[in-house]
Amino acid sequence: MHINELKLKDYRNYEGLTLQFQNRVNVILGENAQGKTNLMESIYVLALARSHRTPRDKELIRWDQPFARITGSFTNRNGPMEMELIFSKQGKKVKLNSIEKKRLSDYIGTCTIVMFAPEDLTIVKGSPQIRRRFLDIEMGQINSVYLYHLSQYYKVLKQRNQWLKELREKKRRADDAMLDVMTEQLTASGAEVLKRRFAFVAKLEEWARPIHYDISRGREELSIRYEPSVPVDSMMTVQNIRHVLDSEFQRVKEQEMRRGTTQIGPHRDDLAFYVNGRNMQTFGSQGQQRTTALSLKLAEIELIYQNTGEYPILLLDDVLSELDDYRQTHLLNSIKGKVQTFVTTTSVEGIDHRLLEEAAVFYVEEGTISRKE
Ligand SMILES: Nc1ncnc2c1ncn2[C@@H]1O[C@H](COP(=O)(O)OP(=O)(O)OP(=O)(O)O)[C@@H](O)[C@H]1O
Repeated sequence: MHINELKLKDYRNYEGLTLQFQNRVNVILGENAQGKTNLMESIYVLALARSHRTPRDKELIRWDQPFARITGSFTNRNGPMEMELIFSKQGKKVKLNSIEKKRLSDYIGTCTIVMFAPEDLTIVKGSPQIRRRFLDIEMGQINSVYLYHLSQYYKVLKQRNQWLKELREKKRRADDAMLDVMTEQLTASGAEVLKRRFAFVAKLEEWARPIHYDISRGREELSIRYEPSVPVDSMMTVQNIRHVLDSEFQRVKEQEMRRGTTQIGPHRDDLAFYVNGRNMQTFGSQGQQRTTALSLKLAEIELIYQNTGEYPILLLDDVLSELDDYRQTHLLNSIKGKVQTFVTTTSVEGIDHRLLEEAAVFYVEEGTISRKE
């Protein structure tokens, strides 16, 4: 999978832009605050219909403009295709080969992306919310059924929280049957979400473990565990998980009505990374956390390939200079010749010459980009 051409209209600090890329390595060079990350973000947003930096889509529209548009021409194993995304006050609209898709789950996954940025260390050391988002984004790209159940889950969760709040504020009768109906809907989609998360985490571990072992030169064994907020495990069927969720919701019903919010379920779960048996969130050194994050990203590349038969596009935003030679070499060996890669940097000095050899270099200055020969 690779992107051949990108067009931006009023996206962040780009008024209008058309760029043709090389299908191996593209280096985006420029001083600070010129638009390097904005460019990487636009490719990410085009594929995933959301930014990795902000949940507020309107920030993506160039200041004082009514809308932003991103268009990309790609080649995948089925041939050429075009993706388009428009953000405006009315919301976002997505098109595949000029045909509008009403459901995002029919759009996301067409182009798969792996991004590696400095803030990815927070997957290891940050809050559970960041790890859940990591899971949801990676799984959503390769599993549209997961994306469907997840969006159902969040839709009902929102309604249920609203209902619980109203119950707490005594705007509803406490014996109202509506809560039970919502709980039933929540456990139905929640069980589907949980079952798939368990399966994905097992695969992620299978791929990340040997990579981590290699990068740490055989010193570190990585394990990844999904930590649910209810007593379920990876061996259970969807039906069993649903039963457990049901009885747990009965158990916490009073508490939920008192607090006015949903206390358990996949939106409260976590993911934990262990190296040689120690939890990396609390006991990992910076280096170990970085190796873990890198192993996860490299594992994702392979997982996407296993699931779709195609390598994703890799976006390396400001990370190469953060990696020591050994880690850089490992990264380059894993992607060389097969993954279209975008790299941002303020100076080509920090970039391995093997990468530069096959690269097209673009220079960014105040929202304009020119190709350097
Ligand atoms: N919606 C917007 N409209 C116009 N300009 C914006 C918008 N959002 C961000 N910018 C501007 O885009 C500029 C470039 O940001 P970007 O994050 O791409 O920088 P960068 O080149 O990656 O820099 P660094 O190397 O410091 O990370 C910033 O000066 C910012 O003010």
